[in-house]
Amino acid sequence: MTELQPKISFQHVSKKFGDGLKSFIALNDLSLDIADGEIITVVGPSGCGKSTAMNIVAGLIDASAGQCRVSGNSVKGPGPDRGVIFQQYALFPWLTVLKNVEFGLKLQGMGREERRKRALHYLELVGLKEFADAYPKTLSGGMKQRCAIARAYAVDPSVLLMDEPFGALDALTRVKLQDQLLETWAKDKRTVMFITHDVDEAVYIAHRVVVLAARPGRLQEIIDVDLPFPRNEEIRLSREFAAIRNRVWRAVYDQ
Ligand SMILES: Nc1ncnc2c1ncn2[C@@H]1O[C@H](COP(=O)(O)OP(=O)(O)OP(=O)(O)O)[C@@H](O)[C@H]1O
Repeated sequence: MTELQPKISFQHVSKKFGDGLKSFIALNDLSLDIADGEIITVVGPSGCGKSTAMNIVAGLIDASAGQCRVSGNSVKGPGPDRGVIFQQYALFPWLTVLKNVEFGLKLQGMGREERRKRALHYLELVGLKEFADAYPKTLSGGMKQRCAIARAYAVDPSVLLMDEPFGALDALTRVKLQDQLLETWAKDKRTVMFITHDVDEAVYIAHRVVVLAARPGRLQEIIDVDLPFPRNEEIRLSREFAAIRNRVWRAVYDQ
């Protein structure tokens, strides 16, 4: 039987910052395969290399050793196949919501009409169509993050890399955006790598939770989230959910 090619593959990936006595191993020998269409959440104590691992997939930094592949190709730098969403919304304050979403499409050379249509489609998807002409400073934190998500979706990446995207938001907005992410995923089945400090969030949205350990950053455990999709409040409050959450909690905090 032929094995399916993973969408994202870390093969013995290490990252060292600095040289000599001042060098620091942020990530040590990480091997991990993420399947096409899989949602992986990454948790672990501060400094365990979560962002480092994601930045390597994003092509924002190079691995010091080992290899990271996306769709079978060795990562050489950023590319439109990978959409990155950070905790800080990183919107251009001088552009309207619509123009922010259109920005990446313009870079790709897409014509005016088409990019407007596409941007409006994704703004509708995240419930921001009515705010197309608003400027970021007039939006709430949740709305800004929805705009950043629409902007990432609009360029149609096959991989979404999300680094604590909902970390700065209140609990209710957070839960709503988790549901929205899952609703969108149900339609397009993109591969998602999602970093969070929130164990409930990690379990709720994931197929598997990857737990990293610190000093040096390394793989601690991978926990399957054997809960059905679509996920909902009933699942969130279930005994099965609590059992998985407790397992993840222990893997993170018993290190
Ligand atoms: N550019 C850099 N130069 C030197 N050290 C770095 C650099 N980037 C990250 N590090 C160090 O590497 C380690 C891993 O950092 P990383 O940001 O990946 O951790 P993290 O798990 O995402 O942490 P947090 O949960 O606090 O965001 C940390 O100790 C950090 O200080």
